[in-house]
Amino acid sequence: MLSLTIPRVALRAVAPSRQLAAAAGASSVRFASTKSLKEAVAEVVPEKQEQLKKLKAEHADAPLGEITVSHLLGGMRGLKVMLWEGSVLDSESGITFHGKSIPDCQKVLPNADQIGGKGKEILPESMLWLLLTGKVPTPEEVKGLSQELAAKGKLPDYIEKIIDSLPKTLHPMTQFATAVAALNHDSKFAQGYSQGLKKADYWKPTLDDSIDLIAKLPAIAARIYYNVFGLGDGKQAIDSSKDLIANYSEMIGYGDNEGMIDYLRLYIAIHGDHEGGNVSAHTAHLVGSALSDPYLSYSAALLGLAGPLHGLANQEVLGWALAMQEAVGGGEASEEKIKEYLWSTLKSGRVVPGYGHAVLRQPDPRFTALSEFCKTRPELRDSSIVQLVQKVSQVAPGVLKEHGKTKNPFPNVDAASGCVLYQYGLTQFTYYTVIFGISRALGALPQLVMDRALGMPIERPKSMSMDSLKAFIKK
Ligand SMILES: CC(=O)SCCNC(=O)CCNC(=O)[C@H](O)C(C)(C)COP(=O)(O)OP(=O)(O)OC[C@H]1O[C@@H](n2cnc3c(N)ncnc32)[C@H](O)[C@@H]1OP(=O)(O)O
Ligand SMILES: O=C([O-])CC(=O)C(=O)O
Repeated sequence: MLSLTIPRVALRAVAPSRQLAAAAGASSVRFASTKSLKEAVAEVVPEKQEQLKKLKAEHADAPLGEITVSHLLGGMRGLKVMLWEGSVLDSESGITFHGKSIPDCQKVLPNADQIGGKGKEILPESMLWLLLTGKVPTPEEVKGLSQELAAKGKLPDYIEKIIDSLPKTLHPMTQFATAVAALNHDSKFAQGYSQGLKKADYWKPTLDDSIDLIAKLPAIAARIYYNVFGLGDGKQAIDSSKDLIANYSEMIGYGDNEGMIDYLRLYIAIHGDHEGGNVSAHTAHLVGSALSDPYLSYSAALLGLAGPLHGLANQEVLGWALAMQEAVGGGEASEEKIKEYLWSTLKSGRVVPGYGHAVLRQPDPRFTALSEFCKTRPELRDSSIVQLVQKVSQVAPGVLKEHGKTKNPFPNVDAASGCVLYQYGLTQFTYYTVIFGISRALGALPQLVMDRALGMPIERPKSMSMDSLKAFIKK
């Protein structure tokens, strides 16, 4: 059990008994956290195991659809072939995290104001708790988790040396994946496995490794930022009174920028999970199914995230939007000029980055949430690049519909995420996907814990050659 000190200002949203304690006169109040994350997960695991047992016993043979040759040739779109507990993506309404939409999460998940910091957006710690347990944490539980992450956030010397030895010209995502993989040097899961750990206990060191990795991602990302761009102070110091992203912001030189800190919290919370089939999450699950430890599994996920059709699209969008700004002007650009620019991209055979989606058929609610954030801050409302990105989001769907190829002509999350970073002065857009990479761990690693708790098998679908397909169809 953790013991916390939370300033009085943070007590608005906590339980009445705690408000009473504050009213009793102390300028700060100490109370025990109701639960640690590990305790909360331990409560959920038997419930999930029971649910799986029932599912197998009652519905093992229920059909989930038909598989056709177009599924095999079309990237398996729409096939229901993975178990994923944290979130479900609906093609019309978008993502829900354990049944909660982004606006629901913004209402119920604790923010920095509620744990003694400053900020109104969802804390990534709160999202992590929800994704791992399916429960909304109390502010005290989030504060306890924040402190646990701060305590585990410092990098070992050997990781710092590995990062420092990489060429500055190596893409930040390659550096990120390298450092994350190398942390498996200290994996509790790998060590436990080699010492004969029982299968029923696999999830426990998987959870330990996952928390340790999530705690260290900001410092790895900040060290890469410092080495490649010379920004931040290069120390990656951690203040245990601050939340994960307040510390990360400090490390990359934004410690006194309230707008940027809260934007990063929202960004990292809502990019955390997008059900299981996307390239990064699926990769973590697949690699993890071979019982590779969380560091190796997540390193592989980062390499998938680094592809331009997936996470790297946020880097692509910004480069593309800046070139458009130069050609047609910023927020004042006419609709006609924007249309012409979109057509020139399409006619050159390129995709419009930030548009389209493998599942979504409506604007991405994450795009909407980030756009709403922009409306709340004058520095973003008045930004030429933010205004241009918003204008493009109104014009592009019509052009893409007329072009007639993409099944979804609407903006996805990557359309909006980079322009805000740019406006806040983080102009090094080859770094943008690294920030996405801090986030995706919040969803991919909880599923790995669940995979181990549920004893999920090694993933091994059947592949077919064209000849064997032909023979199979003939039969
Ligand atoms: C966090 C994320 O990962 S969100 C996605 C980020 N990626 C991007 O923004 C990159 C741009 N978008 C795309 O390339 C695609 O829309 C993807 C990769 C996201 C989804 O791909 P798919 O599911 O195959 O899309 P869809 O079924 O609509 O594709 C049909 C055709 O439309 C094209 N198309 C899809 N999106 C676009 C686009 N934004 N611009 C131009 N053409 C497009 C496809 O390239 C494909 O063309 P083809 O038949 O010549 O191969
Ligand atoms: O769901 C997908 O395929 C891509 C995506 O938006 C994500 O992973 O966040």
